Amino acid sequence: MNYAVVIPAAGQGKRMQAGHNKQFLVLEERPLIIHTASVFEQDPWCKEIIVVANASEIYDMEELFKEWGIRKVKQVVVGGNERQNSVHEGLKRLHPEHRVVLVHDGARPFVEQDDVHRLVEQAEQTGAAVLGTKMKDTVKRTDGATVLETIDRSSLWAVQTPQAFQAAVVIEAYDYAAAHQIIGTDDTSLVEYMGRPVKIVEGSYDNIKLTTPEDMVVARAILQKRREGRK
Ligand SMILES: Nc1ccn([C@@H]2O[C@H](COP(=O)(O)OP(=O)(O)OP(=O)(O)O)[C@@H](O)[C@H]2O)c(=O)n1
Ligand SMILES: C[C@](O)(CO)[C@H](O)COP(=O)(O)O
Repeated sequence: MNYAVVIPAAGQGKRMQAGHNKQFLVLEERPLIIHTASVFEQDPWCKEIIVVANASEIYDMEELFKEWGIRKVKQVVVGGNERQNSVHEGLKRLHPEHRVVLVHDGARPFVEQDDVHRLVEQAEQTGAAVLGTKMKDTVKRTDGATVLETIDRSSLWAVQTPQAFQAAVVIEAYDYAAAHQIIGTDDTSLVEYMGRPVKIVEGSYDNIKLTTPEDMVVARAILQKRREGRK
């Protein structure tokens, strides 16, 4: 079971308020992007890592990968204005030998190999799959001031990345979305738009996306928990 992974890391990190791309924020002496890329460097199923970066950060990213021994990064490509554009640029560089491809946010350093493998096996069988967790909070639709509707959360999941695909499925979906100006906030939504099935695979609540400053506090707690060998 082999796959390639596209890691979009070409954002600005505005919500993190760090004044620079959060991918370079240091967590326990390692930059965030290195934490994330290391997961795939250490996974024998992963055959290639394609990182998508801001044009001005390509050199710095490449230097980091050399410094930290991330040898599976074969290409660091220039991203676009939106996450979807960046992912598409990465997919365009995918070698046709890869039958399965994952898309994984550079901002999610805590995904675990067992979950990745369960996701890959599902995607290889059914075409598309995404990691997620069941909602813990009640979800309400509002107009920004007043609640309009409380949504039954029994069928709601918070989906994460990696999102995994048979390569042809996700490339078709991204090409179609680009041709028809369809914008999604994740990758499987574009596959859903094509009417194809997407399987949900239960992951971990630890697989957070580092987005706002509070997430760095949680991230340090997760690292400490892992250092102490606690699940
Ligand atoms: N044009 C973009 C926007 C986002 N991303 C990447 O997509 C992932 C998820 O995006 P998000 O967490 O929103 O990161 P940012 O866009 O950097 O954050 P913000 O919206 O706060 O600026 C991140 O790894 C980010 O680097 C990207 O490659 N290209
Ligand atoms: C792809 C994603 O991580 C799934 O939860 C999320 O949609 C990314 O959102 P962002 O605003 O681009 O970080």
